Amino acid sequence: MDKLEVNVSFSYGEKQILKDVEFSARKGELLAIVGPNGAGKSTLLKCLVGILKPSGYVRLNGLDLLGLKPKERAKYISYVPQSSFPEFAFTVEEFVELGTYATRGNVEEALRKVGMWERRKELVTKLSGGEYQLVLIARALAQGSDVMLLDEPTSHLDINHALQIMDLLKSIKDEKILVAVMHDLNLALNYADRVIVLKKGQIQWSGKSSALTPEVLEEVYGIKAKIVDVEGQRIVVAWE
Ligand SMILES: Nc1ncnc2c1ncn2[C@@H]1O[C@H](COP(=O)(O)OP(=O)(O)OP(=O)(O)O)[C@@H](O)[C@H]1O
Repeated sequence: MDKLEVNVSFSYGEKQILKDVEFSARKGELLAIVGPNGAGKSTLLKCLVGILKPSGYVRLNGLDLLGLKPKERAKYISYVPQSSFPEFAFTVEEFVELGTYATRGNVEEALRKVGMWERRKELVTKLSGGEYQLVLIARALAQGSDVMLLDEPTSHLDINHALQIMDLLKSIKDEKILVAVMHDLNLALNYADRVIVLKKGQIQWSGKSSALTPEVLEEVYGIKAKIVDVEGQRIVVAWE
C-alpha cells in the first residue's frame, strides 16, 4: 500500500490543537513536518498512529486506519516517539522484539540497519540517548509496516549519526511512507522531498523542499532568514 491520506482535527478539551490538517503522503518520498514549538507536530503524529483520537480520517489506500483495533493498526503503521529514557531493563534485542509483529529475522535486519546489532545483548537502560534513539528506530523498522512516523528522529544524535539516520530513511523511502517531524531545517531541506510547515495547528505552507523560501521561514518562525547554496546543499542561515 503506497498512499496515506489524512484530514484531522483535534482538541484537548476546549483547546483546539489541530484544525483541518489535510495532506497526503506516498512511498518514494520523505515528508517532513516542521514548525515552531507547540505548533502541534507531535500531536499530529499521535493522531495518525491512533494514540489520540482525532476527528476526520487517516486512510491507507482507502483503508480507514482510525477504525482499526490498535493491534491491527500496528500492521500498517509504526511510530518512533520522541526519545525518552527507557523504563525497563530489556536487552536491545528484546526491546526490538517487543515491537508488534517483529520476527526474529526482521529484528536482526533492523538492528543491523541502525548499526546496533553488535550491541544487541546490552541493556537499553545503559545506552546513551542517541544509541537508544537508534534502537527505537530499529523497533519501528522491525514492525515491517507500510507507514512509518518519526518524531524528531535525530534530536539526540550527533551529526554523524544524524546523517546516518537520514541516509537510512532515504534508503527505505521507496518501501515505506515516511513522515518525520523535524526541527533541523537543514536536514529537512536536504533530505525531505516535501515539507509541511505547521503553525498553530494549521498547515501554513506545503510543497517541495526545494521550493521552501526564506520568506516562509521568516513568517512562521518570526526570524530573519536566508537560504544559501553550499556545493548543492541548501543551508538556512537565521538570526533574530
Ligand atoms: N496532554 C496535553 N493536554 C493539553 N494540552 C496539550 C497536551 N499535550 C500537548 N498539549 C498542547 O498542544 C500543543 C501542541 O503540542 P505539540 O507537542 O503537538 O507541539 P509540537 O509542535 O510537537 O511542539 P515541540 O516542537 O515543542 O515538540 C501545545 O500548545 C501543548 O501545550
